[in-house]
Amino acid sequence: MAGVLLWLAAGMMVLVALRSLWLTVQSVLMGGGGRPARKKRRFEDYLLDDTVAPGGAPTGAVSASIASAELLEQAYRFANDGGLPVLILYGTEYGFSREVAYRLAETLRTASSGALSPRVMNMLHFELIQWSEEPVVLVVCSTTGDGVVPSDARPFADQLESGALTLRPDLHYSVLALGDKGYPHFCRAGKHFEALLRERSGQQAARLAERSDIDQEDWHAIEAWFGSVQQALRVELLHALGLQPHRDYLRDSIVKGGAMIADLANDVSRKYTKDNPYWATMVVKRPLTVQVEPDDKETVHIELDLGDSGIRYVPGDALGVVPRNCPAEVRRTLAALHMSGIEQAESGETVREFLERRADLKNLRPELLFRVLADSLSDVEAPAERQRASQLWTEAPPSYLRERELADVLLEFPSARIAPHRVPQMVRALQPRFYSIASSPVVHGERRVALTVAVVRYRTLGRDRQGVTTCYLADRVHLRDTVPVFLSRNPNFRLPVDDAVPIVMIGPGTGIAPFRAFAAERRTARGRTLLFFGSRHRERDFLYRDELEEMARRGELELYTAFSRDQSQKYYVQHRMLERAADLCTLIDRQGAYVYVCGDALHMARDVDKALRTILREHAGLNAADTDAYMERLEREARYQRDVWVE
Ligand SMILES: Cc1cc2nc3c(=O)[nH]c(=O)nc-3n(C[C@H](O)[C@H](O)[C@H](O)COP(=O)(O)O)c2cc1C
Repeated sequence: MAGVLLWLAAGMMVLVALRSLWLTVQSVLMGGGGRPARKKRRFEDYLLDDTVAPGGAPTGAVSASIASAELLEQAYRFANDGGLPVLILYGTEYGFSREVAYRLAETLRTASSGALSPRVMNMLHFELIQWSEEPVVLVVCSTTGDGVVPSDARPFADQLESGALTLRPDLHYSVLALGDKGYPHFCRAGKHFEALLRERSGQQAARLAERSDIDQEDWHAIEAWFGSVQQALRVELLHALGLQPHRDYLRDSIVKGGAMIADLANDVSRKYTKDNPYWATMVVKRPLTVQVEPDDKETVHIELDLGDSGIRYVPGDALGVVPRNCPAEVRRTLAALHMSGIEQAESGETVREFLERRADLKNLRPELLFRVLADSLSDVEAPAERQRASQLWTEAPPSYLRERELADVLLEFPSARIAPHRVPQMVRALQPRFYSIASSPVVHGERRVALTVAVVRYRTLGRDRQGVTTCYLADRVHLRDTVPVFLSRNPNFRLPVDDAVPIVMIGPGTGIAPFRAFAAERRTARGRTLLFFGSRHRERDFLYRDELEEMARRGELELYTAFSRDQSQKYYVQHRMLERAADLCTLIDRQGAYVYVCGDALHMARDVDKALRTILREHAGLNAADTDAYMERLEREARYQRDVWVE
């Protein structure tokens, strides 16, 4: 008890210092996203898990595990009897938020010497929560799609938005928003949840620590937020909530989840994750484009055999591919590090293994990279290099890092001798890449999965560069080789159940991928199926031209194309849509058509959105405000669905 009190007192002092750093948090409210159907509960998500490696990063074993009675037992042990309950709610699309939530729980549990009882839960199961029993809620939530909450988090957001949930009036909360600055709506879901928690709790509610918006997997910033939460909790614990023993009602609810074991054991698609991928065999690889000029697009069609994995997908889902770095680039990096590769990195693997599998060699961490470099340079032997590293540490121009990979930076500091265990500190973690699935299990076979891959090649600083995953798939994986993959469900992107409902698909470039699958499934649909496709040149990069034209000839598809560079004036899909404005308006406004957009988020999706609004204004006689409300309603009714990404 004395230890706990000492810990509380120390925390109070730090909080005073921390408070002065708090900034005013802007409340950002999101527009409504599509409302997916409720997903089936997964047993693994009931686990208050304790499979986090002590003191280290979570192992990822949870998602990989099939639920068992043994794991269920472990779950109950996770919470400490009598500790102050802390509910860590995560909202995830690809699993990172869950990883962070587990690490947070572990940090709070070990650091609080039993005074806190952290429990981790997927937002999907929010109905199990008795809000009056939860004084502290920590939300860890990523943003997905074009700035929307993850699909599992949608039902919880719906309840909060509608005001149907009443939180404790004295709720203590904080939000960690995970995202990526490359997207236009950075961390929008986390911001939204923070605004909702504030609105739905009472006057006495308090934010424990300022929300932190995380750019990619920046563990440095994540752990700084953990620290702030930890410090704040100590004081709040003492003042607001006391140390009375709390009964953990959640354990009782979770015991009832035991019935789900059999259910989950059958859901093998969930068994494969980025940490435990399935090795699918490449069975088809063929070009979809012809390169006439050097900057012409290069796109390949790939088919993978899912073998006996049991993975079952539906059109609209995506496939995660876990890439490997290019061996030549790994060799170049090792040479620049003056290492052979057999040295031990911090992560318990050799430096070569780390560089091949886990390092994003293009995505450096400036805040640590230049610090490591400065520490590895002597003031006496290399004063100029050391000074330059220190200077970049304080202020690295964004263009400096955009143009350089790790080896390029290292080569500018030839005198640096970096300790092997510090290599992982310089780069961000290599992430899987997600590809919309371009096949239909019904038409192309349920073990086959097709991808449409735009191969990325470019030049910076006089060197040819390669996109990590696209060149891995296009150049280094050959027929009959295996590729590590996992399924990423996308319930926000689904065909209407009733095939009499017309659909309008807008998918230029590789945005065509899910629509190849949709069109295949709709061959015999009763409703109209329209596809707007665009690319630069009809003769060079009209993806899947033969099969699309054939479907159009057979009357299975209405195909509208726009080739931007085949004439002097730029001409895109949105122009083609405006030409068919009256028809599109009738389809959407009178016949209940579903509209789908897939592809580039920054330009295309924005311009298509504008075109849709113009069409509705001009042909349905709506004013600007009515048009906004109309579009929001379309989204809410899942009649306007987008699967977009930043290229
Ligand atoms: C398809 C896709 C769309 C995304 N959209 C956004 C976005 O709109 N805003 C944002 O800040 N981050 C966006 N991200 C980045 C994710 O939020 C980020 O990678 C996060 O760490 C993922 O966490 P999770 O694995 O828990 O879902 C997107 C990522 C993907 C793959």
